[in-house]
Amino acid sequence: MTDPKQLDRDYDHHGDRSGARGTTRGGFPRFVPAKVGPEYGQLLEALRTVQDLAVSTSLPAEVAEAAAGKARELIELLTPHVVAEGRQTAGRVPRLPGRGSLLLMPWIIEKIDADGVRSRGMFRRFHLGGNSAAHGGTLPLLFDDLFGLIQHAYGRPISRTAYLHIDYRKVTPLNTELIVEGAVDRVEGRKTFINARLTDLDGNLLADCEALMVQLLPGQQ
Ligand SMILES: CCCCCCCC(=O)SCCNC(=O)CCNC(=O)[C@H](O)C(C)(C)COP(=O)(O)OP(=O)(O)OC[C@H]1O[C@@H](n2cnc3c(N)ncnc32)[C@H](O)[C@@H]1OP(=O)(O)O
Repeated sequence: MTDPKQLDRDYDHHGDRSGARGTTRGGFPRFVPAKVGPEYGQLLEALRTVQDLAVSTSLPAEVAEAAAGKARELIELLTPHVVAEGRQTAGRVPRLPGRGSLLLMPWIIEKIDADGVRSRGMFRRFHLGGNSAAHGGTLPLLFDDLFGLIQHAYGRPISRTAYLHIDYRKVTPLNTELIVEGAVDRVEGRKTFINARLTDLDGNLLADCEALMVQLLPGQQ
């Protein structure tokens, strides 16, 4: 990917904040791909399965108690390794589902260039809304993250989503391979308009989305 600083001369100044001690020079963290072995992907998949189970089980008290103990052990193991934003592994492994971030949908990027971005994956039990369908609130996350990638691959400077409009056309199923694909529609000054579609493998349209991303001014966070 292009160095974001080449696309945006104010890159180092979008995090500047005025505080009691004056202005803090921040800037967006620069995301460099993280080098990890297969064990990180295995950990992530295990954690995703735990998430699926956490929302799909009815536990007897002794199982809940044992699980809480194991969860506390895991917290103890991981806590000493917390790092600053931009240095964590999550979100910096493009080949992994959700780029290695549990927050993001466990989807894999298939294509990313100035013409657009396509990604493929499934909503899982963790994403259940009701009656076997994905929760409506999970779709904006899928689209919004895609839009961040689209505008970056298109060569736009650091921007944030000003609005995101989704039309839910058909119920989005769980555990079914789906495709999301989008591209820049047009650029007007600081404004980038982006469109995307979520379809199943037969091409049935499940949802489409239009968003406006606005280029940040120096000092805007
Ligand atoms: C690594 C980089 C981050 C990746 C981001 C990933 C995507 C994200 O999820 S970002 C998180 C969610 N978004 C946010 O938190 C954004 C919060 N909002 C903001 O910060 C501001 O409202 C921001 C920056 C979008 C725009 O504010 P500001 O710079 O004051 O814009 P402003 O000057 O009013 O408007 C600029 C233009 O955009 C238009 N505009 C702004 N907001 C909207 C809106 N909601 N609807 C329609 N038009 C809008 C204005 O009308 C104006 O148009 P024109 O130039 O034609 O007159």
